[in-house]
Amino acid sequence: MGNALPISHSRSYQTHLVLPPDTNHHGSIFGGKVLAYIDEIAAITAMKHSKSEVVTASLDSVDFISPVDVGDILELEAMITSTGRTTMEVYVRVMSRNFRTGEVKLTTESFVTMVAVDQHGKPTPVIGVFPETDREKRLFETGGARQRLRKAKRENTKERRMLLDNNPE
Ligand SMILES: CC(=O)SCCNC(=O)CCNC(=O)[C@H](O)C(C)(C)COP(=O)(O)OP(=O)(O)OC[C@H]1O[C@@H](n2cnc3c(N)ncnc32)[C@H](O)[C@@H]1OP(=O)(O)O
Repeated sequence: MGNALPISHSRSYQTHLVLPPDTNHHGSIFGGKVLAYIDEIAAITAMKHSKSEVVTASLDSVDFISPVDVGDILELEAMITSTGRTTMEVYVRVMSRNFRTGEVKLTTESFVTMVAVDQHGKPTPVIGVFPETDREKRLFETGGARQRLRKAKRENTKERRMLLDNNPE
């Protein structure tokens, strides 16, 4: 659809201070809170790129690599790394920063699939993206393989659902 936009056009950043209500009894952030931030920044990035409403279709598996403690600073970065007809794959990276020591750690990263929708909630075509930096190029070039994996997983899920629906207990 039309001319592509550079990935940098919609790249987004968010910074959050981790407060006590965001944390569990160990004093580290709830995984669900991090997921909510990921979903929000992915949606903002996709809206900026597509200039339309978007919905979340899926999140690839998320591993929480290191805990984030109360008082830490959470830094998120998001960019569109590839597009389909109506989908945008958004790469989100979450880092945590200890402001006292200056230590910065990778917390998690995820690929979120956002779908552009029209006023009736129907998927609508999106413009493509093109990479400029080496990092963007690596993410862009590997987008097709991730798309294929997602498709295979969806087929597998469909088959499992049919199997379960046809064999009720
Ligand atoms: C339930 C919730 O509240 S979750 C949070 C908010 N999210 C939502 O509300 C979304 C709910 N889901 C939906 O509205 C629909 O399932 C949609 C819009 C995501 C997809 O609608 P469908 O009728 O399946 O549309 P369609 O089959 O045309 O697929 C549209 C695109 O989404 C892609 N897609 C559909 N499901 C998924 C999925 N689970 N993961 C990744 N991509 C998907 C398709 O491959 C297609 O991509 P393309 O256009 O780039 O080739």
